[in-house]
Amino acid sequence: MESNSVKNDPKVIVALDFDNSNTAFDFVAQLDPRLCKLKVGKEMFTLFGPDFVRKLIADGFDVFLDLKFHDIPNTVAKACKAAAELGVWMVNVHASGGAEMMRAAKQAIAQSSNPKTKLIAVTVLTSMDQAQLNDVVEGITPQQQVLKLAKLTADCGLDGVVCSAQEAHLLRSELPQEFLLVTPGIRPLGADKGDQKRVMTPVDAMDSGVSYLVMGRPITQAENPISVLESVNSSIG
Ligand SMILES: O=c1ccn([C@@H]2O[C@H](COP(=O)(O)O)[C@@H](O)[C@H]2O)c(=O)[nH]1
Repeated sequence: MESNSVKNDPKVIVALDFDNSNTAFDFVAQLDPRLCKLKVGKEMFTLFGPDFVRKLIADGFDVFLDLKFHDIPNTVAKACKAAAELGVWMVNVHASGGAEMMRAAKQAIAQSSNPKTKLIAVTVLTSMDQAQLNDVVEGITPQQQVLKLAKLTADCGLDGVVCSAQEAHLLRSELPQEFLLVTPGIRPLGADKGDQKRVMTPVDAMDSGVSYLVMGRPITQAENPISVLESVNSSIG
């Protein structure tokens, strides 16, 4: 397989949130690693485990293992090392787990057999609006909380954050250019928002400076997923 540095770097990460591995493999068989990366989250990993991820990697896809680790530093570090050694392109933790946890995770990946694995941290879930954030932490807007956690993440030396595209413009002005902004909550015009609150269209998100667009249901539940993916790719150039 070509290394990351020479192959193209598709900007859409398709979230594989299926409850059946055959459905997922039928879906993936229509895709091409030059068109998109793939994201495996809690549902599919719990149902189908590391072998499912290995198969996607063997098929040539960059895989983002979206398990959002949030635990004590020792536990998260070991989980991140295991994820890196599975061969994934990217893995994540919750920034609210704190600096000690994030540094331990980074060090564990650096000492793993796959030290190039990217490590990013979730800031504020894109399903949360101001009202939901108020239930967790008072007196701060989603933007302020995202910025605070993104700065902490950058200070810990991680590669980037998961945030909404609505915060991308602000983060780009405050953080190094190479810091990755990975953004779920992407909805083409007219698409159903579902449980997402802080949403943006693919074109507006790229214009705001995001690095990667995470898209699940607008692609996976579409009548013709490939045409949606191709139209997103062509709209973002
Ligand atoms: O803040 C976050 C973090 C992760 N996600 C994940 O992204 C996808 C989004 O799927 P859609 O179907 O496009 O809504 C999903 O797997 C989430 O677990 C997120 O949405 N927000």
